[in-house]
Formats: sequence, C-alpha cells, structure tokens
Amino acid sequence: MSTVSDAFLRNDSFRSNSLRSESFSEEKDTGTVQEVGCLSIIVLGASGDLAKKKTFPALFHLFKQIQYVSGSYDSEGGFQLLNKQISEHELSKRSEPGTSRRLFYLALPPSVYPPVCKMIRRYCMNQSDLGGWTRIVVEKPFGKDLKTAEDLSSQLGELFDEKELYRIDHYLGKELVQNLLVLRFANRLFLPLWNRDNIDSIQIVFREDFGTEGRGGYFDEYGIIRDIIQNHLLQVLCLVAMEKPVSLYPEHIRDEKVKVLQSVIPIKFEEVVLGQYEGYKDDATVSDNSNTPTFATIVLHIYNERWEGVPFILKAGKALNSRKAEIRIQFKDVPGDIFESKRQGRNEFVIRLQPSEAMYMKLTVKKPGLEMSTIQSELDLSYGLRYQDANIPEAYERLILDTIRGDQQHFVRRDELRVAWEIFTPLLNSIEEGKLKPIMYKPGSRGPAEADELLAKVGYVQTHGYIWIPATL
Ligand SMILES: NC(=O)C1=CN([C@@H]2O[C@H](COP(=O)(O)OP(=O)(O)OC[C@H]3O[C@@H](n4cnc5c(N)ncnc54)[C@H](OP(=O)(O)O)[C@@H]3O)[C@@H](O)[C@H]2O)C=CC1
Ligand SMILES: O=C1O[C@H](COP(=O)(O)O)[C@@H](O)[C@H](O)[C@H]1O
Repeated sequence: MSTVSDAFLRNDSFRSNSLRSESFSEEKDTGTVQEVGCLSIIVLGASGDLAKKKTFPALFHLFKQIQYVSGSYDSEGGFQLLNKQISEHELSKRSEPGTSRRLFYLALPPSVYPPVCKMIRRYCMNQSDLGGWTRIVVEKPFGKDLKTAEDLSSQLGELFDEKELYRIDHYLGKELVQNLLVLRFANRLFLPLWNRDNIDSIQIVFREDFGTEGRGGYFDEYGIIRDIIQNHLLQVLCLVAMEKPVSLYPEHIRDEKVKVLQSVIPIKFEEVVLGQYEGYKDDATVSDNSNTPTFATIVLHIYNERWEGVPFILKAGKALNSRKAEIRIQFKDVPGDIFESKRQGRNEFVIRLQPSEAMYMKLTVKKPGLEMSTIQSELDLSYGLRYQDANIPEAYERLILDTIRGDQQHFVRRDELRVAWEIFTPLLNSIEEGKLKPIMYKPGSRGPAEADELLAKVGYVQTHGYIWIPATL
C-alpha cells in the first residue's frame, strides 16, 4: 500500500475556477463546505503491473511525495497501522477533524475488493462532517460475468454508497473519448446525420502490437472480451450511440448510457469471430489447452429508432500488426450517384483515439486539374498539428482528478455495469464451455481473415486507393 500527500492540493491553482467545473461540483449538489482538509490517496496493489504502468505515473504528475505502508489485505493490524499513518499525516498537515479526504485506489484483483473494502470501512474511515470524505476507486474487470459482478456490486454496496464508489474505465479519460459528447451535441452538422438513415456501420477498434507479456496468468482468466470489449469499447459505444442527455450532470449522461445498453439485442454467435495468437500458450502461466481469445470481432445491434439495422462492430486484439484505437463511422452510398464515387469508397468519419489523436472525414472531391474526375481525400484535424502547445493529459491523470473533485461523469455506474455484463455473459459462457473456439492467427498479422469476412458480410466496404498525404507546416 502506499499513500500520497496533499502537496498538489496546497497549490492554489487546484482550487481555482478554471480547474473546477461548477456544474459537476459536489458543493453545488450537497451544500457541503469547500474542501480544504488534508487529502490522502491510498493505492492498494502498489507493487502490481497496473499501479506501475498507469496509477503511479498519473499520480506522480499530480503529487510530489509518496509514502509506502506494507501489510496484507486481510490483516486488521495492517489496516489499523495504515489508518494510524494516514491520521498522523493528516495531523502533520494541520487538517481539521472532519475535513480530511481519503481516496483509496484499489489497483488490485477484484477478488480482494470485498475484504479490503471491509477493512477500510472498519478501520480507515475518517470523520466527514466538515466536508471531508472517503472514496474508493476500483479498477476493471468488475467481476467475470453478470453474477460475479452483481455479487461484487452488492458486497461493495453494503459498505459504501454509490457516490463513494468510482469504477474507473481509463478509456473514459482519453481526450477524444471525452470529446465525443462535444462533437456530437455541439455541432449542428452532425445532428441530422447521426442515425440509421445516413450511417451504414460503426466500428470501434482496439489493436495492440504486443502480446500478453508477463500478464498471461491474469489474461488467461479474463480474455480480450473482458479485458477490452466489455468495458473500454462498450463505453465508447455508449457515447457514440446514446441520445442527447438532459444536461451535462453526470447522472443525466449515465442515464442515457444505460438506455443504449438496454437496447442492445442478444449477440448472434454467427456474428462473432474469436482468435488466439500462435505462441500465446507458450507462456508458462497460460494453460496448455487454453480456449481464451486474444482477439475478437463482435457485432452488436441496437434496437431503437436511431440505430435499428446499423451494425456496431467491436474489434479488439493483441499481438497484431499495429497499435491503434479508433472509431470508424461509415456512411451509406450516395443515392443516384452520377460520379461513380462508389467505386473509390464511402464517406468515413474516423476518430482516432490513439496514437496521435486525430479526426478525419474521408470525402470524394474533384481531382485538382482540368479533368472532371474524382478522388478520395479528407478533412483532417490532427491534434498534433492543430494544438501544438496543448498538453493532453494522460487518461488516469484526468480521472484521478475527477475522483478528487467528486465528478462521477466518467465513471461506470452500477446499473450500467450490470447491463454491460448482461450483454456479454451468454457469449462468455459459451466460450468457457468450449462451444466457441478461437481461430489461431500469426502474431504481427491482422488477426483471423474470418474477422474481415464478417465485416464485409455486415456491410463494411473497405476503401481502395485512398492515400493519405500528411500535411506539413
Ligand atoms: N490525421 C491523420 O493522422 C490521418 C491519417 N490517415 C492515415 O492514412 C492511412 C489510411 O487511412 P484509412 O483508410 O482511414 O485507414 P486504413 O487503411 O488503415 O484502414 C481502413 C479500414 O480498412 C480496414 N482494413 C485494412 N486492411 C484491411 C484488409 N486487408 N482487409 C479488410 N479490411 C482492412 C481497417 O481495419 P482495421 O481497423 O482492422 O485496421 C480499417 O477499418 C492510415 O494509416 C491512417 O492512419 C488518414 C487520414 C488522416
Ligand atoms: O485496460 C487495459 O488497457 C490496456 C490498453 O490501454 P491503452 O490506454 O494503452 O490503450 C491493455 O493493454 C490491457 O490489456 C488492458 O487491461
């Protein structure tokens, strides 16, 4: 376990209006006093992979000093000691009783959330009557299927209120994911286009060009659907597909996300392609007869007025030929096309979340010159070029700051989580029962060819002959 002091919060700029969103602030909703007491952030799972790769670098940008308290997750003595350390730390910062804030970040496997939360509840709560609080940040995967997730939610729900629980999904902290609401609802241009009348298919894609690399044991238990699709890609889908929320108030946004998920109809197994990269089982921590997919393409259908008939293709894979995450919105062909532009490709609006954030719209234009011929080109907003001086924060940096501010907009609500598991549990059960088997693919490839065939079957038309020429300054 480790604790981080409040040096950052002593910085006046943190309390300035520029960093504080009035519409989201807890003060406005509950009438509590301004938060000035000592803040302690406690990372449980401090020696693990997640903490090392994501949590600490993010915290390091926010804070200056890190302390470490070691102890086991089910020992009363350990948590009493932890509480003592935090209390001493708060005292040393002259924090008034009732004002201090404790953020417990559980970078742990979900199996130990209940005992750890019990210990926190019993031994590490602070007084909160003067604006102080205790908040718990939990990492995905929140459970393994509908039942385990619900059990976990119930266990945590008995210990903490929903407003004290922050289920983190770091994709919700990515710049271009956060931009989706603005893009969709602040641009008149998109409002009439964003529906089944104009859009033919939507892909949400995650590709990684490395394998499980030391995480084989964890991964083999979860697989790509639980690791990426059920959470990160589904969250992105919600923001792409949901209706306009009543306001930017977190509950209004999360209400709309839940409605989209509730409109997803059961997955047809013939619209699923699973893959496993060759060599995956060479990892000593992976079972020799593992059926775990490291690649999956899954078509979801949303049965509502806006989206009926539009396939949402969720695609994720490890050990592929490239690393990227993007949303690809493909429009329908132009009716009564007089330019034969169809032969070159359809309009596509691509939102690239990473690497190098960008949005581009693939268009057909007149080829410059004397001839009246057409060519595929693009309207291109590359963030690196357009916002050269902007500092795009790491997703975790942003989300941890939200937990301190008490803004739950970018966190997963319990009912959202339940529907997300309802969507994928039947498929996951069938994989576990061996009814669906992954197709082997070569590391460094595009994944199984059957995935591209499925894409074509549900209507995706690959552009041919499009060549991108990056802009130069
Ligand atoms: N601002 C910028 O940075 C811009 C960059 N570009 C770059 O230009 C290049 C071309 O752009 P774009 O056409 O959008 O992207 P790509 O050519 O990379 O991919 C287009 C689509 O075709 C699919 N695809 C690729 N190969 C196959 C295949 N063999 N069989 C079936 N489907 C396939 C891709 O699937 P999958 O998702 O699985 O890869 C993707 O959905 C890209 O590298 C892009 O990043 C373009 C415009 C602006
Ligand atoms: O949650 C996870 O995400 C990472 C990928 O995150 P990114 O921000 O680098 O796209 C993935 O490697 C890991 O398997 C998964 O658990």
